[in-house]
Amino acid sequence: MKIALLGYGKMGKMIEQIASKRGHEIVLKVDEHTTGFDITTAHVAIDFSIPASAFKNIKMCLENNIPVISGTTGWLDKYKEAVQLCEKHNGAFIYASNYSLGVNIFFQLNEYLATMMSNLSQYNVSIEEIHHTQKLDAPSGTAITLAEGIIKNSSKTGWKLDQANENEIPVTAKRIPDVPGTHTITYKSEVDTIDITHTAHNREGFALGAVIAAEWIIGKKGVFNMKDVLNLS
Ligand SMILES: NC(=O)C1=CN([C@@H]2O[C@H](COP(=O)(O)OP(=O)(O)OC[C@H]3O[C@@H](n4cnc5c(N)ncnc54)[C@H](OP(=O)(O)O)[C@@H]3O)[C@@H](O)[C@H]2O)C=CC1
Ligand SMILES: O=C(O)C1=N[C@H](C(=O)O)C[C@H](O)C1
Repeated sequence: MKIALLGYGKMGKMIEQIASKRGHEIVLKVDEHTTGFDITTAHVAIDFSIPASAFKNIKMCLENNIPVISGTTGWLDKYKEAVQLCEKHNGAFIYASNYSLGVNIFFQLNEYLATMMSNLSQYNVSIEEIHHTQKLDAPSGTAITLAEGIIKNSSKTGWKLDQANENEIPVTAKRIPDVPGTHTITYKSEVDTIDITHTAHNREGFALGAVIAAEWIIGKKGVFNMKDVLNLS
């Protein structure tokens, strides 16, 4: 499979390694300064770039009929527009805030726990995410997906960074050098605390998931997510 990497930073380089080991060819490496490239030389594009360029990259792929896997976070105000573009061009598109198998299991666990806790008003829920200091967006895309999973299964109506109202989930974002990504959901009462944590030890899990998603999407049409790719119910 011929892959275009849109974004050739920490994730782009990790994806290159994993894709090459799986027998794929990287035909394009695009960073901020790349111009005059032809996206149609690729069978699939994988976008791990920056919030300001993700939508533009996705649009370019869909307009050129190239399936696109996006892992870039912090651009979701344009997600609906991306879905409409995909439908208009009969294309194929996946966005996931986190491509790792472990986090996708953690997403399911989070929803299950939220359902169990939904009538226990003595517990207050909160989310904490910790990432490396180069991260541009806060909170992380993964923390937002976790918050959405709780909102779907509880009486919470939204989330807020730091100071939340009674009906909202407070989300804390910490930045510490070299941390690949740690997410904790906490339910705290007067008498005890329940925590669930996912800790990424490196970026391999994210990259492997993105390559698996790219392999999976070939020949498909539509807007999908990692639940579809991993066949999680
Ligand atoms: N969904 C998931 O599983 C994961 C998502 N992420 C997300 O992926 C994104 C990238 O992360 P990471 O690799 O760590 O970040 P880096 O900062 O290491 O890399 C970003 C890359 O994007 C490039 N870039 C900047 N502008 C453009 C543009 N217009 N078109 C194409 N590329 C561009 C940068 O180029 P230059 O160096 O020239 O500036 C750089 O190569 C982030 O949004 C992060 O949150 C990260 C890990 C997992
Ligand atoms: O920027 C990162 O590094 C990461 N970003 C994603 C996010 O915002 O959730 C996924 C992972 O946690 C690493």
